[in-house]
Amino acid sequence: MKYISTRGRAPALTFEEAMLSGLARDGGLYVPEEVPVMTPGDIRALHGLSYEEVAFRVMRPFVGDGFTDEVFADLIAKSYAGFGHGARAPLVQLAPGHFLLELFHGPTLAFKDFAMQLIGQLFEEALTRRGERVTIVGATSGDTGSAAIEAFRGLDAVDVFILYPHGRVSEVQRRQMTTPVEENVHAVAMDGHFDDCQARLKDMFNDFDFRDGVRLAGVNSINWARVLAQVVYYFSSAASLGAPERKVSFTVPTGNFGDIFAGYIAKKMGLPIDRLVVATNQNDILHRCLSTGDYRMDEVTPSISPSMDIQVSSNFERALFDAYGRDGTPVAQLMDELKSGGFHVSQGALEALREHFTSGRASEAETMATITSAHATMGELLCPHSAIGVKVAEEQRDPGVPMITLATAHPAKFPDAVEEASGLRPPLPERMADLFDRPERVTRARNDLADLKTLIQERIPS
Ligand SMILES: Cc1ncc(COP(=O)(O)O)c(C=O)c1O
Ligand SMILES: N[C@@H](CCOP(=O)(O)O)C(=O)O
Repeated sequence: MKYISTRGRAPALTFEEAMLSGLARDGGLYVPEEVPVMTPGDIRALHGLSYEEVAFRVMRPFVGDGFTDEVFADLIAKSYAGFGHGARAPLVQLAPGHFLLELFHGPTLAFKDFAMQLIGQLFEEALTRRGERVTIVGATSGDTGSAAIEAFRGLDAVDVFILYPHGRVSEVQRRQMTTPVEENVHAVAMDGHFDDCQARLKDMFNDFDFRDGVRLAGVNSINWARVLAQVVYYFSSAASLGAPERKVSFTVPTGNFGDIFAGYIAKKMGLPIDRLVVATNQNDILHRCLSTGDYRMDEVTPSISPSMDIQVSSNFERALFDAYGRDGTPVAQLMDELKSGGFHVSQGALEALREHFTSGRASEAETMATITSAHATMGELLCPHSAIGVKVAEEQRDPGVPMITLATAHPAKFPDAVEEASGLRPPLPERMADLFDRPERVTRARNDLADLKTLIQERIPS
């Protein structure tokens, strides 16, 4: 299995090479050259298996020879052993035909743990075997950062730098990033918003002297391995509702388009998915684009769902690559146009996208109202991101097809909004009950590439 760049001008890599590289050297994102298919029989055979067994069967064909079956199964087992729920990703019924997939039982209470815990294991195994060390730099609007820190803290072969937008993450998210004591962890509070953090990260990847000098690696969803690990819960949840005999739809609270793109890959692999619904907050560039074809940047407006306050939605590039017939040339052209504010998707490509994706948005008031009503009528305490999903799903679901909404974070990560809407302040789980008593360690930085590069170079072993 080889991986190719969405811009068509970087060498094809193996799974392990693509995982350790992050962004392709032409600025594109790696995607599999071909997506392996699971037959209806393969999907039926998932019924009754543990999450770990489903994960092995779904991901194995993508991974190649770098990891033996035995090692890969062992790494999967270690990745999910620390989750706070036996099912790992339990499915809860909200209403007839509407289900919530709870993806927040991992160590940092967000869906990112599903991929990040596995990536931590895969990196450690690969780097130890190769005798290499890397510098991971991540950009976060709150959840990726804490999940990456949790997965890589204390590892000898890795330094992990997380750039987050100063003042724009929740206090729980910030403390999850600033309280770990391990010396290989570096939380950096940057001026600007998430898109600035992500842009500086991409600048670092495109500066080959720096990239090669520090042996830069990335664990945002620009890294294919992140997307792959997120494909698994689409299969586990759909199989538990009767796939392949029964179709299902998914609604996904969306920002960087990584999670919903994983659903699209599941569909390409043969999972009978009817619709993939992109649910956005007021920063609704994806909803506007899928409605009109125009991907046009706007000011980022801070919201009560800060993890989705995003305008440059990285993984949309992967969807565009398929929509343009897997031709890197138009994709590279659109990404160039984006630097000056936006681009227009051709009619053919828009139709190709709409074959799989629909979209909706929730305002701040609608999000709050959904938290209130889900708690009052269904007994489910939702985080604001998950509430956006539930609201859009309720508007768009077709009574004949079960809808699964992804609950992407635990309500305790966003206690202020949840308390205001429901009257209940969700407590943190016991193991992090002292989070607010732990000392914080953080570096403030300007939104300046040279400053950030210097900071990183000074901190890593020479
Ligand atoms: C809680 C939460 N929900 C939803 C999203 C959006 O997911 P994606 O960026 O994969 O679209 C994020 C951030 O990625 C998040 O942290
Ligand atoms: N919402 C994310 C933004 C980064 O997304 P990623 O999936 O590309 O890592 C976050 O919480 O940081």
